[in-house]
Amino acid sequence: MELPAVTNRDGAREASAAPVPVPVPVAFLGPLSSYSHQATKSAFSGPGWDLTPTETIKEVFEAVQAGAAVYGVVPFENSTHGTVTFTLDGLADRAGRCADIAVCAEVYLDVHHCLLGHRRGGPPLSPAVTRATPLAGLAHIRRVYSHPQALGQSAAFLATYLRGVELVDVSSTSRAAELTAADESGTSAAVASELAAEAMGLEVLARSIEDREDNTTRFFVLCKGVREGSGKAVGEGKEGNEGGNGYKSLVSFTVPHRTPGALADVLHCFKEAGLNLTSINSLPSLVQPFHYLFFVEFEGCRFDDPQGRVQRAVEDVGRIAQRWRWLGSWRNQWRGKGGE
Ligand SMILES: O=C(O)C(=O)C[C@]1(C(=O)O)C=C[C@@H](O)C=C1
Repeated sequence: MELPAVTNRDGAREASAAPVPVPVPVAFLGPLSSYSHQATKSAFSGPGWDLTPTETIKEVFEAVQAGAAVYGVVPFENSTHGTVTFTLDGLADRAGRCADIAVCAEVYLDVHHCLLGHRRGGPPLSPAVTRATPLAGLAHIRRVYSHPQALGQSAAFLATYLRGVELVDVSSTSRAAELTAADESGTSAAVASELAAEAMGLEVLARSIEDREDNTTRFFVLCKGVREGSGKAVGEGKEGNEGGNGYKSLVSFTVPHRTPGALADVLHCFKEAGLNLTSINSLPSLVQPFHYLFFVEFEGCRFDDPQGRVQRAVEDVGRIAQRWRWLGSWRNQWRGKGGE
């Protein structure tokens, strides 16, 4: 993972001859052993990083904006269940509290969920009708905790083996494991990782319960106030830009609601500049009901743009959109089958 070089020496002791480097704070959705924690460890390995859990995705944005963390890691989208709306909400910044946040890197993580809990008598159910079958009886389970994304990614297993059981949304999968461990009745379960089972002392009641084997979550690394240069710092001196495909960029914008073709006109700016789009999302703008804020991600880098294609596209977007915001350029890390 290539990240802007940051060395924080603010805390160097006055008495020492050489400054003592202080670990760089990195915020992520906790508690420990969440998938966000795993993604953070893969991007920020080795010494020099102070990995700090938060209770919510919103707090990751706030920590980076306030300077309490230099980087923040947030889940952006899952290959099975789609966009993580809490993160889109942070990027939309409709309350105007995180105006300096930009994306400076991405991380992909293979996500394989387990059902965690306590074993109690009874053989596992049969026959096998989903990809995964329980390793133990589940008749005693009354409640399943998890992050809504993880519940959505495991929908077939839950509908088959835990039909009618209460599904409770919580802030993360590791929080779900914590709540399950705290329930002394032993009738709660969590959809979480095997790492969380080890961390919380829970048993694995079923493995690989995600609907699809290729279940993958993409995380964004957030930084503050380095939008002009973040893309350059991230990619500098490394492999080439591969005609722009080596990078991705993100912008958000609103268009005049009553102008026919206004959204198509903005999208046309990217086509005209020869920039391939990689994702489109929208959220209510919260300016007026049923007006939208759009997010467009495309292949290209604002800071390594020898043919000026990105520059041309964003200038054109600026002319057509009501308002727009640059949200960063970063190196493309997707290594999917056949590059697709
Ligand atoms: O709950 C966690 O463990 C998280 O890190 C959040 C999250 C998400 O929001 O998508 C991350 C990866 C998985 O897709 C499921 C949950």
